[in-house]
Amino acid sequence: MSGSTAPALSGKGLGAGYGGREVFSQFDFALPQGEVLCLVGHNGAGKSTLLKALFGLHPVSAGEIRLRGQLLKPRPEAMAREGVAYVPEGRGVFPGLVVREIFQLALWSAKLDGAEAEKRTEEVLEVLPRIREFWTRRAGTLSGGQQQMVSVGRALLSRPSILLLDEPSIGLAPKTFQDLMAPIRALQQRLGMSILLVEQNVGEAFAVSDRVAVMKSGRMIFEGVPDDLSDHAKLMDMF
Ligand SMILES: Nc1ncnc2c1ncn2[C@@H]1O[C@H](COP(=O)(O)OP(=O)(O)OP(=O)(O)O)[C@@H](O)[C@H]1O
Repeated sequence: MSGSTAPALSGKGLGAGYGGREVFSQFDFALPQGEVLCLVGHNGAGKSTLLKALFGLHPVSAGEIRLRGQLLKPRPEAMAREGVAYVPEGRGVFPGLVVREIFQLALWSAKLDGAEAEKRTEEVLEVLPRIREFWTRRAGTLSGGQQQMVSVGRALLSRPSILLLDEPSIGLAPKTFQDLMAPIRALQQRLGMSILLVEQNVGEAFAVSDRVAVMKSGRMIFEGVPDDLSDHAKLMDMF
């Protein structure tokens, strides 16, 4: 598959696991170009493993992964160069660094400096302006929501075309999660970014998603649009 109809990121016949125990096998998956796909599923369904496998942080034992239709063996540095950013579960920011330094470090590792680095920083601060309020604070002293904002902001510095977000709502009040996701959704719609959003917090997550997929015990048991699952009981049955 190639050209504009190809999914942003896809996998076919994927297998992955830990120490000989399979988490999923023969797993097919596609993140459509320019959409937000929310992947939900019970604890241990394999969502984080899938995200790590797609970014090259966890090996696949079988199957193929394609980026914009091109077959590849994902590796984190190569994926980052190709415009894919991954925000892991948990806050993942260095607690001893001030927010400004966290951004500087990310810019440095992306080999961005001078005027370009300043431009990128300004762009992100326009999307997530609240980061300015704690720009000179140590990350370890920030609230969970503030740290999550820094973590996502850092990922946006590379102007990713594909964003992999692993449970950004963890530890956040619904309103804080909405405050984080609303500007990301606006940016995604403006730039045509493709986002794979792994979430348990279905209410708020569905509100910012174009599509929904439900994963259960390593299998995709449902794919559709959020309205298909507006009936909460139906979703709970699937879980
Ligand atoms: N590092 C690891 N070593 C061994 N087993 C692991 C490891 N990480 C995950 N697992 C196991 O793999 C399975 C899938 O885990 P994964 O984290 O992908 O699920 P998940 O759907 O993201 O769950 P959650 O919603 O709780 O984050 C689980 O049974 C988990 O215990």
